[in-house]
Amino acid sequence: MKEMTSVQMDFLLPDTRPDHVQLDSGAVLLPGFALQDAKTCMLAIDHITQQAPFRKMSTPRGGQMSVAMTCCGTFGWVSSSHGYSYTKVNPSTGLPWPKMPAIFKNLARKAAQKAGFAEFHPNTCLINAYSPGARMGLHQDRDEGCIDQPVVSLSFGLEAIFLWGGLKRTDPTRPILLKDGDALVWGGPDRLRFHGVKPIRSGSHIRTGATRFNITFRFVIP
Ligand SMILES: O=C(O)CCC(=O)C(=O)O
Ligand SMILES: [Fe+2]
Repeated sequence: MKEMTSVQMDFLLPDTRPDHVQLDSGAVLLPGFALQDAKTCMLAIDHITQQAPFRKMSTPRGGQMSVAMTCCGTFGWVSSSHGYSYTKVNPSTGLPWPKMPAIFKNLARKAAQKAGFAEFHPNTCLINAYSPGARMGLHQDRDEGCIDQPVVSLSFGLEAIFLWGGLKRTDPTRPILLKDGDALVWGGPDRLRFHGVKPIRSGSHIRTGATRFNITFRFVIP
Protein backbone atom coordinates (compact mmCIF):
# COMPACT_ATOMS: atom_id res chain seq x y z
CA MET A 1 0.00 0.00 0.00
CA LYS A 2 1.20 3.50 -0.75
CA GLU A 3 2.36 5.35 2.34
CA MET A 4 0.38 8.47 3.17
CA THR A 5 2.54 11.55 3.53
CA SER A 6 1.06 14.88 4.45
CA VAL A 7 2.16 17.94 2.58
CA GLN A 8 2.68 20.73 5.06
CA MET A 9 0.72 23.61 3.54
CA ASP A 10 0.33 25.72 6.65
CA PHE A 11 2.58 28.37 5.12
CA LEU A 12 -0.63 29.36 3.31
CA LEU A 13 -2.25 30.22 6.64
CA PRO A 14 -1.42 33.30 8.67
CA ASP A 15 0.78 32.50 11.66
CA THR A 16 -1.32 33.68 14.56
CA ARG A 17 1.25 32.91 17.25
CA PRO A 18 2.71 35.86 19.17
CA ASP A 19 6.30 36.62 18.17
CA HIS A 20 7.68 36.20 21.70
CA VAL A 21 6.68 33.37 24.04
CA GLN A 22 8.37 33.22 27.45
CA LEU A 23 8.63 29.51 28.37
CA ASP A 24 10.59 30.04 31.58
CA SER A 25 12.56 32.94 33.05
CA GLY A 26 15.55 32.14 30.80
CA ALA A 27 13.80 30.42 27.90
CA VAL A 28 12.04 32.12 24.99
CA LEU A 29 10.36 30.86 21.82
CA LEU A 30 10.47 33.32 18.92
CA PRO A 31 7.94 31.99 16.36
CA GLY A 32 8.88 32.72 12.75
CA PHE A 33 11.98 34.66 13.80
CA ALA A 34 14.19 33.37 10.95
CA LEU A 35 11.52 32.77 8.31
CA GLN A 36 12.66 35.62 6.04
CA ASP A 37 16.19 34.22 6.01
CA ALA A 38 15.20 30.57 5.58
CA LYS A 39 16.24 30.37 1.94
CA THR A 40 19.65 31.93 2.65
CA CYS A 41 20.16 29.55 5.57
CA MET A 42 19.36 26.52 3.38
CA LEU A 43 21.90 27.70 0.80
CA ALA A 44 24.45 28.12 3.60
CA ILE A 45 23.79 24.54 4.76
CA ASP A 46 24.33 23.29 1.17
CA HIS A 47 27.64 25.11 1.05
CA ILE A 48 28.79 23.79 4.45
CA THR A 49 27.85 20.19 3.66
CA GLN A 50 29.92 20.26 0.46
CA GLN A 51 32.97 20.64 2.75
CA ALA A 52 31.67 18.73 5.78
CA PRO A 53 29.01 16.20 4.71
CA PHE A 54 26.19 15.10 7.01
CA ARG A 55 26.80 11.76 8.72
CA LYS A 56 25.15 9.73 11.47
CA MET A 57 27.60 9.42 14.33
CA SER A 58 28.07 6.57 16.78
CA THR A 59 27.08 6.99 20.40
CA PRO A 60 29.19 6.11 23.46
CA ARG A 61 26.72 3.31 24.20
CA GLY A 62 27.36 1.62 20.87
CA GLY A 63 24.34 2.81 18.92
CA GLN A 64 23.97 5.15 16.00
CA MET A 65 22.19 8.49 16.10
CA SER A 66 19.04 8.78 13.99
CA VAL A 67 19.85 12.44 13.30
CA ALA A 68 22.49 13.24 10.67
CA MET A 69 24.86 15.99 11.79
CA THR A 70 27.60 18.30 10.71
CA CYS A 71 29.12 21.49 12.13
CA CYS A 72 30.61 24.85 11.31
CA GLY A 73 32.52 27.41 13.35
CA THR A 74 35.80 27.15 15.25
CA PHE A 75 34.63 24.03 17.08
CA GLY A 76 32.43 21.13 16.06
CA TRP A 77 30.59 18.71 18.31
CA VAL A 78 31.54 15.07 17.82
CA SER A 79 30.14 11.84 19.22
CA SER A 80 31.92 8.49 19.05
CA SER A 81 32.30 5.29 21.03
CA HIS A 82 34.76 7.26 23.21
CA GLY A 83 32.24 9.91 24.26
CA TYR A 84 31.26 13.45 23.30
CA SER A 85 33.71 16.26 22.58
CA TYR A 86 34.31 19.49 20.72
CA THR A 87 37.08 19.41 18.12
CA LYS A 88 38.74 21.94 15.83
CA VAL A 89 39.13 19.35 13.08
CA ASN A 90 36.38 17.28 11.52
CA PRO A 91 37.44 13.66 12.14
CA SER A 92 35.57 12.53 9.00
CA THR A 93 37.61 14.73 6.64
CA GLY A 94 40.71 15.72 8.62
CA LEU A 95 39.92 19.35 7.78
CA PRO A 96 38.98 22.27 10.04
CA TRP A 97 35.22 22.84 10.31
CA PRO A 98 33.81 25.24 7.68
CA LYS A 99 33.61 28.89 8.71
CA MET A 100 30.38 29.98 10.39
CA PRO A 101 28.46 32.03 7.78
CA ALA A 102 27.69 35.67 8.69
CA ILE A 103 23.95 35.07 8.29
CA PHE A 104 24.10 32.34 10.99
CA LYS A 105 26.11 34.47 13.42
CA ASN A 106 23.82 37.48 12.92
CA LEU A 107 20.61 35.48 13.39
CA ALA A 108 21.99 33.75 16.48
CA ARG A 109 23.08 36.99 18.11
CA LYS A 110 19.82 38.78 17.27
CA ALA A 111 17.73 35.91 18.64
CA ALA A 112 19.78 35.86 21.86
CA GLN A 113 19.38 39.61 22.21
CA LYS A 114 15.60 39.40 21.71
CA ALA A 115 15.47 36.73 24.41
CA GLY A 116 17.36 38.96 26.86
CA PHE A 117 20.95 37.73 26.40
CA ALA A 118 22.94 40.75 25.25
CA GLU A 119 26.27 38.90 25.20
CA PHE A 120 26.38 35.95 22.87
CA HIS A 121 29.48 35.03 20.91
CA PRO A 122 28.87 31.61 19.40
CA ASN A 123 31.99 29.79 18.24
CA THR A 124 30.28 26.51 17.39
CA CYS A 125 27.25 25.61 15.33
CA LEU A 126 25.75 22.12 15.09
CA ILE A 127 23.55 21.41 12.09
CA ASN A 128 21.05 18.58 12.60
CA ALA A 129 19.12 16.95 9.73
CA TYR A 130 16.07 14.90 10.75
CA SER A 131 14.26 12.57 8.37
CA PRO A 132 10.81 11.31 9.39
CA GLY A 133 11.22 9.01 12.39
CA ALA A 134 14.49 10.63 13.54
CA ARG A 135 14.47 11.79 17.15
CA MET A 136 16.70 13.08 19.90
CA GLY A 137 16.50 11.65 23.40
CA LEU A 138 16.31 13.80 26.52
CA HIS A 139 19.71 15.36 27.26
CA GLN A 140 21.43 18.44 28.63
CA ASP A 141 23.83 20.55 26.54
CA ARG A 142 26.80 20.39 28.87
CA ASP A 143 29.93 19.71 26.82
CA GLU A 144 30.80 23.40 26.37
CA GLY A 145 32.91 23.88 29.49
CA CYS A 146 30.84 26.91 30.53
CA ILE A 147 27.18 27.77 30.85
CA ASP A 148 27.48 31.57 30.92
CA GLN A 149 26.13 31.94 27.39
CA PRO A 150 22.78 30.71 26.10
CA VAL A 151 21.92 28.09 23.49
CA VAL A 152 20.19 29.42 20.36
CA SER A 153 18.38 26.99 18.09
CA LEU A 154 16.78 27.66 14.69
CA SER A 155 14.36 25.23 13.06
CA PHE A 156 13.54 24.89 9.35
CA GLY A 157 11.34 22.65 7.26
CA LEU A 158 9.25 19.85 8.76
CA GLU A 159 7.89 20.66 12.18
CA ALA A 160 8.93 18.99 15.42
CA ILE A 161 7.59 18.41 18.88
CA PHE A 162 10.37 19.63 21.14
CA LEU A 163 10.27 18.36 24.71
CA TRP A 164 11.14 20.97 27.29
CA GLY A 165 12.04 19.40 30.61
CA GLY A 166 13.50 20.37 33.94
CA LEU A 167 16.89 20.27 35.63
CA LYS A 168 16.44 16.58 36.49
CA ARG A 169 16.04 13.89 33.84
CA THR A 170 12.91 12.62 35.57
CA ASP A 171 11.21 16.03 35.68
CA PRO A 172 8.04 16.32 33.55
CA THR A 173 8.42 17.66 30.01
CA ARG A 174 6.30 20.18 28.13
CA PRO A 175 5.73 19.67 24.39
CA ILE A 176 6.61 22.74 22.29
CA LEU A 177 5.75 22.83 18.59
CA LEU A 178 8.75 24.06 16.56
CA LYS A 179 7.88 25.18 13.03
CA ASP A 180 9.76 26.45 10.01
CA GLY A 181 11.68 29.59 10.93
CA ASP A 182 11.20 29.35 14.71
CA ALA A 183 13.97 30.27 17.11
CA LEU A 184 14.31 28.91 20.62
CA VAL A 185 16.72 30.39 23.14
CA TRP A 186 17.58 29.06 26.58
CA GLY A 187 20.14 30.31 29.06
CA GLY A 188 20.70 31.64 32.57
CA PRO A 189 18.79 29.50 35.08
CA ASP A 190 17.43 27.32 32.25
CA ARG A 191 20.73 26.64 30.47
CA LEU A 192 20.99 23.06 31.77
CA ARG A 193 17.40 21.99 31.32
CA PHE A 194 16.84 18.57 29.82
CA HIS A 195 15.31 18.65 26.34
CA GLY A 196 14.73 16.38 23.37
CA VAL A 197 12.84 15.95 20.11
CA LYS A 198 10.02 13.44 19.48
CA PRO A 199 10.22 11.34 16.30
CA ILE A 200 9.59 13.64 13.32
CA ARG A 201 6.30 12.93 11.58
CA SER A 202 6.44 12.12 7.89
CA GLY A 203 5.57 14.95 5.57
CA SER A 204 6.87 17.13 2.81
CA HIS A 205 7.86 20.73 3.27
CA ILE A 206 7.82 23.16 0.38
CA ARG A 207 11.45 24.22 0.95
CA THR A 208 13.14 21.21 2.54
CA GLY A 209 11.08 18.22 1.36
CA ALA A 210 11.07 15.37 3.88
CA THR A 211 13.61 16.98 6.19
CA ARG A 212 13.73 19.07 9.32
CA PHE A 213 16.89 21.10 9.80
CA ASN A 214 17.92 22.43 13.18
CA ILE A 215 20.86 24.76 13.62
CA THR A 216 22.10 25.16 17.17
CA PHE A 217 24.63 27.75 18.35
CA ARG A 218 26.74 27.73 21.50
CA PHE A 219 29.88 29.16 23.03
CA VAL A 220 32.59 26.62 23.85
CA ILE A 221 35.55 27.46 26.09
CA PRO A 222 38.60 27.40 23.75
O1 LIG B 1 16.66 19.65 17.06
C1 LIG B 1 16.40 20.34 18.04
O2 LIG B 1 15.44 21.11 18.07
C2 LIG B 1 17.25 20.23 19.30
C3 LIG B 1 18.67 19.88 19.05
C4 LIG B 1 19.46 19.73 20.31
O3 LIG B 1 18.95 19.67 21.39
C5 LIG B 1 20.92 19.65 20.22
O4 LIG B 1 21.48 19.65 19.11
O5 LIG B 1 21.57 19.59 21.29
FE1 LIG C 1 20.44 19.84 22.97
